[in-house]
Amino acid sequence: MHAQNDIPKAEILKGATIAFDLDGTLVDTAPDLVASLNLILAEEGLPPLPFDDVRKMVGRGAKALLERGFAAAGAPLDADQAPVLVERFVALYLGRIAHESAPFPGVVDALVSLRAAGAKLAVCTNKLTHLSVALLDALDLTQYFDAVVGADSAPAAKPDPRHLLATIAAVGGDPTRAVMVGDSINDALAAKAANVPTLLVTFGYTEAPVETLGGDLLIDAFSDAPSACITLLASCGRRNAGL
Ligand SMILES: O=C(O)COP(=O)(O)O
Ligand SMILES: [Mg+2]
Repeated sequence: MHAQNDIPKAEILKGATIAFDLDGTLVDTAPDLVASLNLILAEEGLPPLPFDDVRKMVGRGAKALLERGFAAAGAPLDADQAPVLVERFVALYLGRIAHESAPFPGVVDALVSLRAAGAKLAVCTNKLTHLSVALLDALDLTQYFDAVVGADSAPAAKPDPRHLLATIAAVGGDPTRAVMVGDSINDALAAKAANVPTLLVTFGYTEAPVETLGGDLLIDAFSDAPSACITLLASCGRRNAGL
């Protein structure tokens, strides 16, 4: 289902929690992630990977990206190497965290309007928290969020629902009045298991087609996010009322 234009009232946003995924949803981070992965592959004497292949591998955190990247480069990581290489990757990535990364079009306006309507905004990402904060700071986005909960700050990472529930709790929110905005299967699964409606962007990072991920609503542009959140909050209100 795509977002409709016949929007219920915006008051429903007051006090609601909107939890956003970061990579591929708020910020187009693929250029710096791919560059960092290719730098570490070069350090290890391996060939670079094509941009489009790596872009789809983002969404389960740094360790998973390295595991998938090294496997694709023909040199699967062994358990002993992984911690050192993850640490090196994180250092390389931090050094170029926002060289080419930028918010997707319409993100800032959408965050401003959601906040103005009284929503609590949070970031729920499989990125490490310190990388997430560094990225948001570099792009001047930190000011819009009441909490940033990376994978290392949650009891378990997405697709585990505890990541999303911990994020909602971090802003003093109510899971029955919340929306998860994401781009990948991890976001959709975490939200479904937490019984929170899922809004998926169609321009993010996913291996399977976004239409197959089980999102409750899809948007092609971030400018549609506020109205889509209103629609989803209204539908969870009806669901909670047993209608
Ligand atoms: O894979 C990552 O680093 C992050 O992912 P997310 O912000 O899409 O959860
Ligand atoms: Mg993502």
